[in-house]
Amino acid sequence: MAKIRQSVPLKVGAAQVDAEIISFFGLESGLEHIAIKFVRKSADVTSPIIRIHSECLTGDIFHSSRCDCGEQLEESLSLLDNAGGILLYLRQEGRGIGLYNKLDAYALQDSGLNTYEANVRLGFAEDQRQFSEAAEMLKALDIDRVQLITNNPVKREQLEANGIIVEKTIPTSAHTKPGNLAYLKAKQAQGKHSLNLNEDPETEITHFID
Ligand SMILES: Nc1nc2c(ncn2[C@@H]2O[C@H](COP(=O)(O)OP(=O)(O)OP(=O)(O)O)[C@@H](O)[C@H]2O)c(=O)[nH]1
Ligand SMILES: [Zn+2]
Repeated sequence: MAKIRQSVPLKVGAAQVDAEIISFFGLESGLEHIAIKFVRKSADVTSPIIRIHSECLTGDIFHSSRCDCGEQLEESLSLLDNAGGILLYLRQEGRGIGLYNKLDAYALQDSGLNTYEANVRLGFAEDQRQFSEAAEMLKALDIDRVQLITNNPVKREQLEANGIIVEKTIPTSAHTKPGNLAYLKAKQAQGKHSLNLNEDPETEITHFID
């Protein structure tokens, strides 16, 4: 069972909003997952908005052309800034295969494999991630009911299988750009992500709260 190890206040983002960064004891993987809690008086405390974000150094930090992770992170942060809620930042680089292996997978994708096939060619599962630790982190934060920002049905299924009620999912926009279309199409077709790839990029970041 995970427990809170440390919680310290900080201000985040361009608007320097009040938040807390939280570390945990007892995560089985030994990975240094963290939570960022956005402190908003208006936040829904019975069913907070949660983003479970898997680390992507190339996308989150460098806004790489190959994926949409950085844009999804920014979109989630702007929603959490406004409405309150919690970001769980999971250190699951490359869907759990690590950065160097992800770069090997990119090289294979440049020779024609899609993002899932490349993982398999390297000897990994299409997706190595488990989200049971995310459920553990939520329980440590006294949360058993959430509104989840995601397009990935597996995140919802795994949270529910681990005792968290997902009241609704909030999709992110489809962040297409030159270089990531094949990746997004594979996520939609093979990963069953709920992505609307015909979306007009001009309408991004406007539809995701109802
Ligand atoms: N192995 C591998 N990992 C990738 C690739 N592109 C992005 N990733 C990783 O995929 C993870 C993000 O997964 P996604 O499938 O984009 O999205 P998701 O987190 O499942 O779903 P959402 O909640 O909708 O964002 C991050 O850990 C990225 O580092 C790739 O081509 N190969
Ligand atoms: Zn990425």
